[in-house]
Amino acid sequence: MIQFKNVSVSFPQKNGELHAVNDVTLHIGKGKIYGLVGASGAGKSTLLRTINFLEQPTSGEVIVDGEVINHLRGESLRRYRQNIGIIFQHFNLAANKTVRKNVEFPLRAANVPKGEIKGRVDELLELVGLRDKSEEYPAKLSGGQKQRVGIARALANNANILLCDEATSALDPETTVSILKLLESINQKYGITIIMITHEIDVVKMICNEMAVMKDGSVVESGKVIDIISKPKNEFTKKLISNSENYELPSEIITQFGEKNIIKITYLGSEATEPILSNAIKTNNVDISILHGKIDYISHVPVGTLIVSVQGDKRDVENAIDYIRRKTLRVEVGANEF
Ligand SMILES: Nc1ncnc2c1ncn2[C@@H]1O[C@H](COP(=O)(O)OP(=O)(O)OP(=O)(O)O)[C@@H](O)[C@H]1O
Repeated sequence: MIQFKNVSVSFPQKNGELHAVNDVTLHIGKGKIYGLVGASGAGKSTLLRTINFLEQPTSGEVIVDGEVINHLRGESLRRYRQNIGIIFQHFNLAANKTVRKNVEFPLRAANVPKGEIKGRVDELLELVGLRDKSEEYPAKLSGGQKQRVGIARALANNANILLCDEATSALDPETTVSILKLLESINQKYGITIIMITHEIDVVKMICNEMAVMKDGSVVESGKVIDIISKPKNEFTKKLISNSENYELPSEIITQFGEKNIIKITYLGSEATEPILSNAIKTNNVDISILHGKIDYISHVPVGTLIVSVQGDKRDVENAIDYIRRKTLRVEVGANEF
């Protein structure tokens, strides 16, 4: 378990201090895949780096498996850091070393006996699907393969926490999915806690169980991914999510149906069996036209989005929308709102 207790990190500036992380309190359970999202400069990397002590909290405590790590120094800090792997957006591989030598590096640094190194590297390369690339140099590898080397290297010393700093941001969508699947399988196989910084909400939807949203150094919302994505409470979170979805309807459609008559419905897949729309039509004397629909999988749970127009007398439309709101996760009214 990783606990941040009132953690702040400030950097001295010419005229005062920059509060990169501001009084953050969070719990990240063992074995979770945890997403940290937010705009650029929100403090995500700085917070992440307090876990492996690359950044020192100005105040507050970081507690990992019951141990306050703020005070670790020398040998105990070195040993603690071996439990934590990190992967980066641009992979940070040594260009003049083969794949095997890159993965060997942390094992040598940890004084693993020579006789054990080859077997361990082979095992790691097998895990990430790169057994046949061991003698290649990074320049010959694709982005996805480079990140696989990064993952093997990060896990070399049996890390039980893996920090991922925008690890898929430099990859195309297909490669992103393959790296996320690899991370998920590693999480399930070894129970490693994974913390992912990302600006891509889709990444969080795909593999994270829990998430925190950061803004200006503070956590504005945290909890289960399914709860936050389907029903965000904070205005900034709402904006972040709606920016990641593209529901812009053609202007002629908005004019035809009327901006305020167009609503976005978010519902759990399990609610799809109820005849909600047909009941709303029957009991309120309205017409409903479907303008857009899709199913997303959030932490493997199907969540539907429907954009519909509700037509009828003002009062009937309001009643129909109220009925749909009671029966689904969330209703947003007005095409310009989503
Ligand atoms: N070593 C440092 N010295 C001074 N300022 C820093 C340092 N590291 C980070 N900052 C500042 O702290 C703030 C938070 O940076 P941080 O990198 O943690 O944000 P982020 O959310 O990870 O953003 P990004 O996604 O752009 O990396 C930024 O204003 C950044 O310029």
